[in-house]
Amino acid sequence: MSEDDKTYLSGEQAAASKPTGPLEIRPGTVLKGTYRIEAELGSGGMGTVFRATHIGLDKTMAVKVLARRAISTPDSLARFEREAKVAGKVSHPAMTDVIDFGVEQGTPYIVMEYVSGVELADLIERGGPMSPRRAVAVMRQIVSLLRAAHALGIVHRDLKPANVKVLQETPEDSQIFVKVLDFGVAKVVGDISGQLTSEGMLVGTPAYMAPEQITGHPIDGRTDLYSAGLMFHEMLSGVRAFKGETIARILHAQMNDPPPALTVPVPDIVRQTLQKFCEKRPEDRFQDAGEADRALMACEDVLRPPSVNLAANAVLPTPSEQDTGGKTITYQPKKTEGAGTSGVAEPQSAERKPSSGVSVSPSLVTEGTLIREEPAPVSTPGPASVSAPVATPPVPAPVRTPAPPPMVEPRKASGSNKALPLLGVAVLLVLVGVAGGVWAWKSGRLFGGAVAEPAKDLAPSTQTGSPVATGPGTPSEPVAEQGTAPTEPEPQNGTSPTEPGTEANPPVAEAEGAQGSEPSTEDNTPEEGSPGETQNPEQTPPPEEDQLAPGCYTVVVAFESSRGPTGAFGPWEAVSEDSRAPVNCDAVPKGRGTPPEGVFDHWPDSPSEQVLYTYRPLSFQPQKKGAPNTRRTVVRVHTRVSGGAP
Ligand SMILES: Nc1ncnc2c1ncn2[C@@H]1O[C@H](COP(=O)(O)OP(=O)(O)OP(=O)(O)O)[C@@H](O)[C@H]1O
Repeated sequence: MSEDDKTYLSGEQAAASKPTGPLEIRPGTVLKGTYRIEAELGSGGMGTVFRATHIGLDKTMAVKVLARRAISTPDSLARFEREAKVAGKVSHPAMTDVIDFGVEQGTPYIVMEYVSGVELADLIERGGPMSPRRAVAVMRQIVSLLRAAHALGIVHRDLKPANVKVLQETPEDSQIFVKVLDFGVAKVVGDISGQLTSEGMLVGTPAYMAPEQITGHPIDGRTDLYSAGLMFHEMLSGVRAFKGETIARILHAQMNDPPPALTVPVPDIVRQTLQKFCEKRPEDRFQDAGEADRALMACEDVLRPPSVNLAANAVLPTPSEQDTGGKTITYQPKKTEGAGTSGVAEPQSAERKPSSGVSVSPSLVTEGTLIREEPAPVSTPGPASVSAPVATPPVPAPVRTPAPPPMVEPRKASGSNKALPLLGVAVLLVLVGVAGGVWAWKSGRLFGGAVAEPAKDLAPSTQTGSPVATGPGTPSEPVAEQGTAPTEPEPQNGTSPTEPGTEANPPVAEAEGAQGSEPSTEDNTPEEGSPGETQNPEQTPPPEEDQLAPGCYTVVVAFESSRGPTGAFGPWEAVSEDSRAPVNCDAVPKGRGTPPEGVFDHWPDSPSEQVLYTYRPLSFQPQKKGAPNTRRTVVRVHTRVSGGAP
């Protein structure tokens, strides 16, 4: 890491050169009688990090010993302690846990979870640009953590690729897991109200500092979103957005220049999302991590392989949009109050993606809940052919596997061909004697068995569609293979083009036409055990118990909805939650249009837990003039827990 990558501390205190305080920390030093320092991992602008062993637990940890310049007054020491405690409360799979805090002979230190892996900075340096899908997967984890931390009032203030460790990655684009380092550390050396401390100290890393951070204006969560945006840029482009020979040049560019245009091809929505992260004025950026996460989810939907593409966060398209297939998800420009010439729009609408070449069932679009590129499996008759719940990345949710298609014909034919000569022989044998006749009868039964066999082979494994995956974005694929159902336009009166129970008509979570009638989850539940139903998400066998240990996991929601009325939903609310899975409903964001496909942090009782939410639109604006506007549709939301270890 070059020097200008280091956290920068300006002011008189920065002149202090010794990285640590009076206590000389070196391998062999034991802190608090508990932590034995093993080896230096590296040092940065704010101190030195050591690998250490918790003697009692015989567990490897990391100890960051703060530089004297970072903690220079009794007041800043107290603040350091306070912030370290708050940081210790952030529980998130992407958080590097803060375990302890101490001051030994005037030298403050923080004990953290030891994170092995490779720094994102190194990964980019070595591997160049990351695929948009992979970059979005990383961003989603970071932004999800920011959401949790900002909710506790903690701003990182020094987000950069060197502070993100990639724990594990696989060739699968979305199988990448990260942890963010230094949460709660950067903040403690600064003043709560801003970057300029009472000692006139500026904290941050120039290449990733937001303009308001540079100018000493108040900072908040949007400051972190700016830095995250520059990381996003770096992941996509392979190079740092703001470079310069001097810190002054970098800071000047941060204040005045937009990040260089991406030279790698990315979908428009990714470009627009990136731009929104990197707006110079905080009021032009995403206003909070939740909003940023929703935009990233929309990116993820576009980037998902065609087989599982969906736009779970799509805001209900207007009727005219419903008729125009084959467009990329776009943002509608929306000016923030007081915003100048942002030019960056909010994620307002989603249209169908052309590249997949798979059309979207308008009926699904009109529900404003789940836009899938795969219609319900046509081979599954009856009400149970309701749309499979498709996982919202980064973790797959249950995917209902379609019923085995009647594909045994070819083998049957082949079996018959074989049977003909054998039958001839059998006839001969019958002529020869009773014993031959008996043998021929047995052979006939054998042929029957041979025909039956392929059906077993071809039956899709509902087990392998197990919704629990090990992390972001491992969508279960099987759904896509089946979808060839006609995508007939939704009639304007909101009725289904085909009758319930027919192939192309998924079972209706219907939209009681009854005015004001209260929808219930039951109403929308396909009949269990109905013919053709291959896998109800609630019947999905639990994953192997050893796949996940109890703890904090990310809960990813996949919507399952059925045909509803055509029109626009007003605000919706979460009206119930599964009693088995107590999740704070307040945590569920409220909004208009499509219910959130959000990722909720959740502490499941068991790895195999499933959570069920029910969403109810509070109002409904029918397309057809004069139609009752009290029609409601229930959307069922299935979640599966997944994610990293606690
Ligand atoms: N919790 C941790 N587990 C494992 N390694 C860590 C941990 N925290 C920091 N490190 C490693 O220790 C080294 C020093 O980290 P530190 O944060 O002090 O410096 P930096 O990130 O290089 O610079 P700066 O903090 O000034 O930006 C880095 O290589 C970092 O990856």
